[in-house]
Amino acid sequence: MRTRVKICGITRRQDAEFAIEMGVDALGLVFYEPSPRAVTVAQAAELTRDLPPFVSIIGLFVDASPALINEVLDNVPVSMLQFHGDESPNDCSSYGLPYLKAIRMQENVSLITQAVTYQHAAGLLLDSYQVGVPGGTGKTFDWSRISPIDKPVILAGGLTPDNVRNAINDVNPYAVDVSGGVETAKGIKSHAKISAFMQEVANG
Ligand SMILES: O=C(O)c1ccccc1N[C@@H]1O[C@H](COP(=O)(O)O)[C@@H](O)[C@H]1O
Repeated sequence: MRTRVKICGITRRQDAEFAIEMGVDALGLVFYEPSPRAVTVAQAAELTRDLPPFVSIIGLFVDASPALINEVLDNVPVSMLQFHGDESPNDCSSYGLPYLKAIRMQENVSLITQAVTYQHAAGLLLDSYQVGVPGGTGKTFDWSRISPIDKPVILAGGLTPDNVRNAINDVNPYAVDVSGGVETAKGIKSHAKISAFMQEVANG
């Protein structure tokens, strides 16, 4: 099966359009103010307006208030939520939309337990663990620590055009998720890197 691709941390309309042209399956928007990739609700509405169909828009949140999430849902065509903090399964399920739960791969994490805990998640997004940083670390983790689970795995954390082919061969994930690895600066996507990343995924 083809490996799906999500590009996260989109902040500019031209990057969204280019990524779609390159065949990306999903675009992630970060609604977490401390992130250099954060977008406001108004920016998100503008950069997703009249995008072509069949591309998922994913809203990324880190322990966000229900008020913020509902404001996003009222104004932005988000079709899936990504929870990157300590949200409970109940929190994640309470918006009536499919969701991904990010699991930061701390030493003692049990993916089997997480898959049971977040049994209603559409998939688990596996990301690197770094103290005090909820995500977007640009770092890989030891992929051999990924145990088989009964859920789609979205592999994230430090993926780049240089390592994504190995990642796909080693992990065989349902999808890969990249942010920093296709940027020239935080929040500014490189079209050359997006193109190279997509080429490598196709060859993976
Ligand atoms: O990108 C961010 O700034 C961010 C902030 C808070 C939580 C998650 C964040 N990004 C997500 O982290 C992973 C891995 O990113 P990277 O490829 O290592 O840069 C990815 O899902 C991003 O969407």
